Amino acid sequence: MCPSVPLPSPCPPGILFPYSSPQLWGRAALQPPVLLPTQRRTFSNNKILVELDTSSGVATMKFKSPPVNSLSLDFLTEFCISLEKLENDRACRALIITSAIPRIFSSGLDIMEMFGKSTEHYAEFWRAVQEMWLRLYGSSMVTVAAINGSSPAGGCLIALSCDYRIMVENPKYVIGLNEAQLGIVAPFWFKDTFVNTVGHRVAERSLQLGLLHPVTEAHQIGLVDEVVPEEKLQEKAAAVVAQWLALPDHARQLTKSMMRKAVLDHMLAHREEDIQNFVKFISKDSIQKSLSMYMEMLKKKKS
Ligand SMILES: CCCCCCCC/C=C\C/C=C/C(=O)SCCNC(=O)CCNC(=O)[C@H](O)C(C)(C)COP(=O)(O)OP(=O)(O)OC[C@H]1O[C@@H](n2cnc3c(N)ncnc32)[C@H](O)[C@@H]1OP(=O)(O)O
Repeated sequence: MCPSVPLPSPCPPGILFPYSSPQLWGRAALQPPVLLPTQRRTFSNNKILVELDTSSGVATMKFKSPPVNSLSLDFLTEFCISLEKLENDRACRALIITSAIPRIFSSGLDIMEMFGKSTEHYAEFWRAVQEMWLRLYGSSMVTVAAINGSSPAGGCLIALSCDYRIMVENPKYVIGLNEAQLGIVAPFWFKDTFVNTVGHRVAERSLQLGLLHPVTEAHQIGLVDEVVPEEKLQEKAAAVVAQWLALPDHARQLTKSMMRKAVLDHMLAHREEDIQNFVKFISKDSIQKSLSMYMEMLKKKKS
């Protein structure tokens, strides 16, 4: 339990002293003083690398699934497991999400998971997409997306689900919910997450046209909060996290929950219906044809 008696000041080196400074408020503060022999914990699978700095309480998650960090069922499963581990780790208060793949943050949902598969597979895949969003949008950690590459559709959803978005300034990078360009529709909870970030009018136009916004434009419409040169990205993300962690966790978490609750509750209340809608929609011949044409277009672009 936390000591209620005054403790020596300054604290002995290597001792994490609860309530000694605002930086230690929150999850870490609930633990007794501990010695800190190792300050870094790492875990990894073949899609994602996570490094937790236990002295600051900040984890960095790197997507490393070549060629484009597409969100396959395997990727989503590993992502959810990693999120759960961090959420349950009282030493972790914040998460920075970034990519280890040059030029791409994430290419969005893996189109091959939505093409030519069984209805059972579509249902399982969609449940995993929902689960990822529920965990990230509903996370009690401070979450920052350090977007170091293009981020269409599901990739954009990941960024939107964080508390803050910093994108690398590069005229080649784009971000947005471009589902309409694929002949599909952004589900209501993608749309709600987008509206909560950029407002109704901007979201309506962007969604109907399936726009992928260049970085400067994304900044102008509030889709990203800051734009920085590549070499400043990690430093900026760390500074933003420090600013957010300077507040007591319970106040920040309750505020976050208040702001996001309606959208999360709406999805939870309609989760099964949403899966059925997805399966019905994606199984249509016309939609399968659109996806097939889109994949063809991607391949042609290369040659
Ligand atoms: C009535 C209402 C009912 C509601 C129903 C709701 C339905 C909603 C359904 C789904 C929502 C969908 C969300 C999504 O996220 S869909 C995915 C959208 N993503 C994209 O449009 C991105 C497409 N990719 C690109 O634009 C580019 O690949 C790039 C910019 C990401 C990278 O470009 P580049 O570096 O030039 O690489 P390549 O284009 O050459 O790609 C390499 C390799 O990877 C393949 N690939 C790319 N993206 C994907 C992907 N998302 N899924 C699967 N595969 C992908 C690409 O085809 C290349 O493959 P290769 O030729 O075999 O090498």
